[in-house]
Amino acid sequence: LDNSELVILRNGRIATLQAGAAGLGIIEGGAVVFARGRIVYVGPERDLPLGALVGGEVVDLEGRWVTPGLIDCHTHIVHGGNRAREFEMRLQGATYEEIARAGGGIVSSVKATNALSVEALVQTALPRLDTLLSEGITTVEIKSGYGLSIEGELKMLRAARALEQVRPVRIVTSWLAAHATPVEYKGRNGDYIAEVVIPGLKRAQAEALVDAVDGFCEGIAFSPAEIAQVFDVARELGLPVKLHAEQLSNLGGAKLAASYGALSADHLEYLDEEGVAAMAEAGTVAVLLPGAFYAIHETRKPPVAALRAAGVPMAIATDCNPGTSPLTSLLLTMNMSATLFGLTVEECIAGSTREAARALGLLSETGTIEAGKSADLAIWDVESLAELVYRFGFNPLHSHVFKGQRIAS
Ligand SMILES: O=C(O)CC[C@@H]1NC(=O)NC1=O
Ligand SMILES: [Fe+3]
Repeated sequence: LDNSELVILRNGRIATLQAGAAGLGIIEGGAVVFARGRIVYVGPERDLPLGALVGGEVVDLEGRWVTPGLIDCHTHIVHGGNRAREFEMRLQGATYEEIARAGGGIVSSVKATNALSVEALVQTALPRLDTLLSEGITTVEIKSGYGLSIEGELKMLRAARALEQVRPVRIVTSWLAAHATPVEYKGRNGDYIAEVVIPGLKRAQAEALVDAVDGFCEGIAFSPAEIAQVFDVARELGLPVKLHAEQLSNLGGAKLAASYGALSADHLEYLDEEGVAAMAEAGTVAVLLPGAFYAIHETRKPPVAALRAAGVPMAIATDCNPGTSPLTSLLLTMNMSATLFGLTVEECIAGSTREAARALGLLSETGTIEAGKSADLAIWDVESLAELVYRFGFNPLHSHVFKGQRIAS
């Protein structure tokens, strides 16, 4: 390593989010040193052998706060069209389920998505991705789920992979063909799973398009038994799983996910004690999605106190999708997680960094500020980190770093 490759960020207040450290693992008067995209040192500046770093580029943070780069671990940002019309229907009293059963909902986004090419899907996703990245996000998970055919689902994941080539971001993809049953398979979930979901997943794996397998376990979507068929194949392929579970009812989806050692179970408004215990036992992360809770006028809140007491890791995410959460701000998601779900400031910050990395199986790579990990950092113009959660509709990002690449705001 040549010193000229070193970047030394000094005079900062570093929230390392290191597991095991008290609170946010804060280092006052701290420094972060990185080279070739990897963190080589984080700690008190006074412990830095500055003499040994001569030749490196020194950057004075002027006392600013530094967190790990933010992570949005649950999005559907690749999709065509929008569902503003359904938004108006919900304002007039229609429920999400009524709209779905009447042929709207996910199925209506399918038509708009399948009408677009990979390149058009990339172009329509970019404004949403750029808005997320403007808040210091360095990793985004993107699901399929609006193609509902083998080619349509593969096309969505190709678009997701293409986004990583045109922006400074790590993209993780999830196969969500088990999101809804397309009209041509109405009433034939089993056939859809056998003829589209599973063969498509094998194609996605063969083309290195998929990192994890997801599903929508709900009365208007797929039963635990149907999800299990998909998860069995994910296990054969060596792919981790995650699940939209207990969003509108309790089918035992979280318990099923935990039985497969799922990375995460997401939504969880209707999660019960049995599901909490199963997740705690399996180490499955609870991903809380306040945007969907808010947008569909849900009233039942996820059992945060029970999750906290059981030691279930909690992440938060935008769930950015055209139907239930057209939300493109992880900072607003933090505020909603605190105000609507009762998370603490520390839980909101951990939930959009360390725990979000855990929900993606990426904790060895990012999500905390530690030597050896990717140099993914967010630098903030705030007096205290509580301001990241307290404000809403305000973005105090000063600049951020992705794999050692420094990006001005
Ligand atoms: O309505 C949509 O377009 C997706 C909704 C989204 N998907 C899911 O499984 N739950 C949700 O809230
Ligand atoms: Fe979702």
